[in-house]
Amino acid sequence: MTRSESAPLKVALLGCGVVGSQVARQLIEQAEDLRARIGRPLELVGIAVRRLEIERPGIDRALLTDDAFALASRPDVDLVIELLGGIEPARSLILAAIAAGSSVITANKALLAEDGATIYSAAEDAGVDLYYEAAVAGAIPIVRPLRESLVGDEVTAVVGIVNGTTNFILDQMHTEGTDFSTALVQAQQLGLAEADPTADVEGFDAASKAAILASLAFHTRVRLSDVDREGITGVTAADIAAAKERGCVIKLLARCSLSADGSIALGVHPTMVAKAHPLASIPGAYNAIFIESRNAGQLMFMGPGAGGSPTASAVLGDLVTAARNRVRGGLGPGESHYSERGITPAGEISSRYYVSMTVHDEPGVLAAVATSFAEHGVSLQAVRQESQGAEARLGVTTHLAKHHQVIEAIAELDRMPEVHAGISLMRVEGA
Ligand SMILES: NC(=O)c1ccc[n+]([C@@H]2O[C@H](COP(=O)([O-])OP(=O)(O)OC[C@H]3O[C@@H](n4cnc5c(N)ncnc54)[C@H](O)[C@@H]3O)[C@@H](O)[C@H]2O)c1
Ligand SMILES: N[C@@H](CCO)C(=O)O
Ligand code: NA
Repeated sequence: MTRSESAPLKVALLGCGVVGSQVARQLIEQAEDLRARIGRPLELVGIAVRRLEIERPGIDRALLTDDAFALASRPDVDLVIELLGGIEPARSLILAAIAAGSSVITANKALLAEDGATIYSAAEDAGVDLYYEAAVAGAIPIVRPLRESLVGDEVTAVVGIVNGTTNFILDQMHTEGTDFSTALVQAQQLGLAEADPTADVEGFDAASKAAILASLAFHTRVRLSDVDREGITGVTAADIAAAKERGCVIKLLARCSLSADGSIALGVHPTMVAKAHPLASIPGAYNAIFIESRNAGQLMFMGPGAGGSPTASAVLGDLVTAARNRVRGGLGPGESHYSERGITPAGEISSRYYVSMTVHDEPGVLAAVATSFAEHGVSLQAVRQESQGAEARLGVTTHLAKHHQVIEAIAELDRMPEVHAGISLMRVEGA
């Protein structure tokens, strides 16, 4: 064996938070197996941190540096793992690493959904790898299946629960009656939430993941700003109760599919999911993703979508893959965006809806409500009414309708004297 065949591949780690610290530990603990699987040892040569003084059990202090740029730019490094999160300085550090000839592994969905094209093309020009399995649904293999395993098929839809924090919160609200804020603190304590939990609860994190999934599934550049997004901060105890009454649970669903005109319909919304639907039973911080494709049919992926150790598993998988490419020669897949599909305008996206409102309980009201939907081309699938004295709570489930049609019908209902305030709207899946 020549020296170059046995010399270690050098690894630099940027960030030592929830995920980075687990990656560092697993790199050290699994060193022998990783060496056998790659064919050469990995040597962790540095970890960029913000504060050097913090105690980090199991991590050699000598590896720590607060100069992330110097570490990322080292020409002797082979593989750089970016686990800082956020747009800057993560983007500049990744570009510096690529310019220095390193392959990059990242979990940074925010950056990829904002400016993946810049990073992809820099990697392409430099002839290095870019891997990001941990950026979508943590430990679940979903990026590689879309990028490689299903690349010979024609994906038509990707629907899933892709944010662990919000699934945990909604699950606690449903099963324990926990209020939103208490459940959020619990999610933060479990290391599930992003540094700023707004990204989770307002749906930005799920929308970034939806953009990445849609880019891969439909071979088109899709960005966060293309995704019609709504978080879970508006989900009330009354919504949870209404869902239960209808035999549903509320989940934050990311939906990417092809519209009839070939454009991509993309949305992240709290959705009433029928209990019989497989996505309804996904508990806690778990994620699950359904894929529909022309030849394979339906596939489902389920597993831990967040947390230090599970996410580190996906990072290490990418690290081994990129390291193998270095050892054996060759590169993983680059960006595929030849399809250049358009994005369906939010108002044109079709869904089924549950609309509830309080009305006067008197003759003709139900007919007037039904007429308003009909006039806007919205067909009703089911109507429930519960009398509450002189008023009634009316719950209407629609057939597939375009968003703008439902919004226009609701605007008209809002103007009707028979309908009191309190019209609420939620998308429906499978019920
Ligand atoms: N936590 C999860 O469950 C999870 C799951 C999947 C993906 N991710 C992604 O992994 C990445 C890391 O997430 P995390 O949960 O570990 O976040 P974290 O906040 O726990 O860790 C990030 C670390 O980076 C450090 N940092 C920030 N800027 C720095 C700089 N300029 N120089 C040196 N250090 C700096 C911070 O001090 C922090 O310790 C993010 O992109 C996140 O979206 C996280
Ligand atoms: N904050 C994210 C981490 C995984 O990307 C979540 O809750 O799913
Ligand atoms: Na993943």
